[in-house]
Amino acid sequence: MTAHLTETTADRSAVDDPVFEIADASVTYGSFVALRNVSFDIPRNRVTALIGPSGCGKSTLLRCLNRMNDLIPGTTVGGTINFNGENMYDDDIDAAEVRRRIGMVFQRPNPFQMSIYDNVAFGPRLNGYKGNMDDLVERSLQRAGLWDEVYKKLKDSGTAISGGQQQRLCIARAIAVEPEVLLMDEPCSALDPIATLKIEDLIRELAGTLTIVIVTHNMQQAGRVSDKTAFFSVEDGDADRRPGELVEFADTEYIFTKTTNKRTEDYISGRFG
Ligand SMILES: Nc1ncnc2c1ncn2[C@@H]1O[C@H](COP(=O)(O)OP(=O)(O)OP(=O)(O)O)[C@@H](O)[C@H]1O
Repeated sequence: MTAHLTETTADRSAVDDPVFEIADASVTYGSFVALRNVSFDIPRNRVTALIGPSGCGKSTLLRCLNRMNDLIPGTTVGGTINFNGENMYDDDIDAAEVRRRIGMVFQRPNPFQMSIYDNVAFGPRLNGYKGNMDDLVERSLQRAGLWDEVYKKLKDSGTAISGGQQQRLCIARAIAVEPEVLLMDEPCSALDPIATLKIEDLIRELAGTLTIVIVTHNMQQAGRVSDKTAFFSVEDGDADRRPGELVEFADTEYIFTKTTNKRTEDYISGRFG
């Protein structure tokens, strides 16, 4: 029997070297179940895209991965989320330390009201970095593809550059503390197409040394940048208080060109969402 005939959904979603193992994760905000029974693994040093219609819980899941939901009162996270094989919600895990190892970049660029240099040096200083700060700032800006554009004005404000540059500065700030994972919540939604392509190139360059999980509404973007894709939707039911669920997780190429799941197909082809 040939391999493709024996292939199962489990094979397609298998991940060799997971950095996160998500098992039966559910999230409630007060009494509202936002996400129910989500299980899949996120591969190390690859790009994983979270896609799906508005309100299906993509950002909610992303915030579970660095325990940001802890900061939202009334939020409960159930199930298990292992980070490097350890349950990151265990009592003895320090959430602040988790957030240091797992950086985040938001929808709107949010540089601090300080110089470009200080934006990048901020995290390392906070962590008591003992190495050469100038080198670290330069290296981080180089990795974020911004050095050539800002090296002559490192003392200028981080808010006095274009939106796309600000977003790359936020990426430089996030990677300056050498996180293992970078979570990105629609990082290009406030940017023009050229700035968007620069961030996409950067995502591809960073993958390989960093695990990236990106929430995006842009199907082409998910197709261009990610290795794996998780498609979420809302369960059938009444109105808009329905729990989000994982519909399918597989290689991005499979999701976009070969899926036989009708819900995934309808969403990808624009028939829904
Ligand atoms: N802090 C909160 N308190 C209460 N409900 C929330 C909170 N954050 C999100 N929700 C609800 O949880 C559900 C999932 O929201 P979430 O933002 O995770 O979805 P999403 O798929 O990222 O949506 P979008 O694509 O529009 O950003 C939605 O119904 C939303 O209204």
